[in-house]
Amino acid sequence: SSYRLRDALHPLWQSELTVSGGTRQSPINIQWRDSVYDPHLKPLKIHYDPTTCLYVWNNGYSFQVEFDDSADKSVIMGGPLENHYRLKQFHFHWGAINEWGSEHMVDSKVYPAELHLVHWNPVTSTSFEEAIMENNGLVVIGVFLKLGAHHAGLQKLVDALPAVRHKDAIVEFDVFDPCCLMPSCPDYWTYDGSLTTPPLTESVTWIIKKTPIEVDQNQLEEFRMLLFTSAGEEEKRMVDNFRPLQPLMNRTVRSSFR
Ligand SMILES: NS(=O)(=O)c1ccc(NC(=O)NCCCCO)cc1
Ligand SMILES: [Zn+2]
Repeated sequence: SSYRLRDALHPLWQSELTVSGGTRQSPINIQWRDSVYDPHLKPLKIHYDPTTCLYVWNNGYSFQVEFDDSADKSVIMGGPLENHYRLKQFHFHWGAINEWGSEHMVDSKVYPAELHLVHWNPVTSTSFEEAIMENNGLVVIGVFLKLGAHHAGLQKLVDALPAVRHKDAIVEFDVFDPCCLMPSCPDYWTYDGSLTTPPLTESVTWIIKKTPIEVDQNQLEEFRMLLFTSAGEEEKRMVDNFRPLQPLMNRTVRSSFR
């Protein structure tokens, strides 16, 4: 379908093995007026243990903060979920300039960046790697970033970025509470989708927060100083690491709010 051609031509995914005939690919443009309020959606419950934070690393697509997921210490439940899910990692997508960068859009509005908190289902899978291949094996919470006030909680992470400038660089990051990156507003949209980078598997229940968090210009510019490339290679700035929009096809986006 059209997304395979579009992705195939896109620099970040030109070599991707597309999920052939995908019917629930991500990201999508969330049309607010087409979303359906679902009164059965519960409030999302988030319990993150800051001491489960392990390290920050540059994986060549984004920078990623990894968590100890060997027990039910940092978990989410409620919302559209039937059971609890363990936090495995969080990462971001952003643009070269503030005019674009997020993966999802709301009524075609694009944000300068988007945070993804990636969780897996320990009830139906024995590992994250297995959950990636399971239907509804994963839950990713998406939070939009908009240009505004300095974000003190994010700054601790931004200060570590120079140490992971190159692909495969890693730095210890022993205590961090991702709750500080969550907007206080409980409202969200939810829909069934996929990973937005290879293997693009259709295993994700997406929960997209309605309200963005604010970060300042310097913090966004620090993201843009990261590199896709390893030490010693010709430098390529890590920017525009977002996937193009994918067709909604036969899906409904539900909202937790009227
Ligand atoms: N952008 S996204 O949809 O949130 C996303 C999250 C995880 C992944 N893939 C991932 O974590 N793969 C890890 C491969 C197994 C090694 O642990 C790809 C995209
Ligand atoms: Zn992501």
